[in-house]
Amino acid sequence: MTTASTFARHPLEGLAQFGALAGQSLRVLRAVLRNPLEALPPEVYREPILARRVLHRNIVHVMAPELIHQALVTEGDKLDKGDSVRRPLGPALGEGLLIAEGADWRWQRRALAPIFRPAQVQSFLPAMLEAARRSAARLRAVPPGQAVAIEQETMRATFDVIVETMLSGPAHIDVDRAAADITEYLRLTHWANIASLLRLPDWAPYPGRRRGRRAVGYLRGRLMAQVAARRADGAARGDLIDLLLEASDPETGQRMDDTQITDNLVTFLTAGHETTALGLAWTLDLLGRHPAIARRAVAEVDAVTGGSPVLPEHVARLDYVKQVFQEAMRLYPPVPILARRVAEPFALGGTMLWRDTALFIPIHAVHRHETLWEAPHVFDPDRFGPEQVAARHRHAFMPFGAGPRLCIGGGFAMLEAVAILGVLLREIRFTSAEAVAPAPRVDITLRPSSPLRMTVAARRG
Ligand code: HEM
Repeated sequence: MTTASTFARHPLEGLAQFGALAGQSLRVLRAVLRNPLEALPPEVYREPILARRVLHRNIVHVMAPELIHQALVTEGDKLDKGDSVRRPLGPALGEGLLIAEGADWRWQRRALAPIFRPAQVQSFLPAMLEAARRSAARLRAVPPGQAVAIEQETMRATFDVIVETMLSGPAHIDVDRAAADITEYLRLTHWANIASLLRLPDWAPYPGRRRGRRAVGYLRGRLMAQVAARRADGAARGDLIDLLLEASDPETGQRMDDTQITDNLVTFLTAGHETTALGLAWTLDLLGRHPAIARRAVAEVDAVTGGSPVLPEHVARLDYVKQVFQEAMRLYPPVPILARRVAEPFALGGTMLWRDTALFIPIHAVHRHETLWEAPHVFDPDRFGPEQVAARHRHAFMPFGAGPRLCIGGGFAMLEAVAILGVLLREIRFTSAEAVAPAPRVDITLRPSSPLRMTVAARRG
């Protein structure tokens, strides 16, 4: 692999170059507004690293797994999340785990780790299966022939799971309203991305800024009320709220106030349900389009359960179902682009990354990279057989990120997804109602540009 390009020289070196760069910058801005996936240059699907200058800003895309390792793991402490994460997500997630930096991030991560230990995650499995059964019951109630937007159903199911497991019980949140608000909020983040690319000052107004804040007001308000109620009743339940109430900064001994706790609850609710729901929706759509693979997955569920309902002990044996979900996340990674800012300069693959360079890992491109995958656009769950996985660089497939900021909920998400798929495939037959799969678009997460409509029929009760 060779380096595709190094940074262009200063744009004022020649008028022609300036014009070309201005044209390129405008194209990038328009694409970012329409769909950031379209703003990715085509070279990211075949080159190891790509360095460009857009709007007087150094921008680097890193695709080669060994360079990703160097950037996110070896030199990880020279990067921070920077403006391109804080600006779009800050108004919703405040100073929660996904956004916090440095010592503030470290103690929060340590404090929250216990709830994601394997044994703890395994204890959530019955609640995950129950939520899956409720989802199957809703789908069985759909009149024959009527198509459903499957991503709406998977959003309900995963929201149900996160509320049951992290908040230990109903939070009196109107799920449909919260999900619609989150969708609206994420849609408006394109303007924040532009503000970040243009390096507008924090106070500068831009379209959607106030509407975005309003969109998450309902969810934040409900969660704030939940925290206040828990402080007042004082009874411990061992859930995420308890962990957040008990957490204290080891250096200062300071505890989180209600706003910081709410920041984290919104973080876990949104990061924890939306991503898994989208992964599941794309999986069901792909299965609807690949009947032979769907039959093999259903046959595995039937063989493992022996025809009984899916029980907790069955889930770890659904190997092929797990491979199907992994392959769907390869083609449609729920978090398709990671963003970082270079805080301290370092060299990467022959390219010098100066302070303030915007660094992107386009996971979507890594997962469909010409040099990493054979027939990269083909849906083939056998790629995730044990031997194939062992033969690949671990960052060739990285839906949960890499390095210290690796998704804290990766194990939770995998267990939940396989449990939900196991139940749904056992109980429901899915058929795609659209001849062609809708194109994916990026609103922070990778969503279908139009609903993933499917018809559903009961397989068994
Ligand atoms: C298929 C489902 C999921 C996918 C694809 C996913 C993906 C990711 C990725 C790529 C990151 C790293 C972001 C970065 O480096 O900038 C991340 C971080 C995070 N995820 Fe997930 N995630 C999923 C499910 C979950 C679940 C179930 C939870 C919680 C219950 C969760 C909570 C978080 C949190 C809190 C962070 C920030 C971690 C930190 O910075 O220390 N995610 N996720």
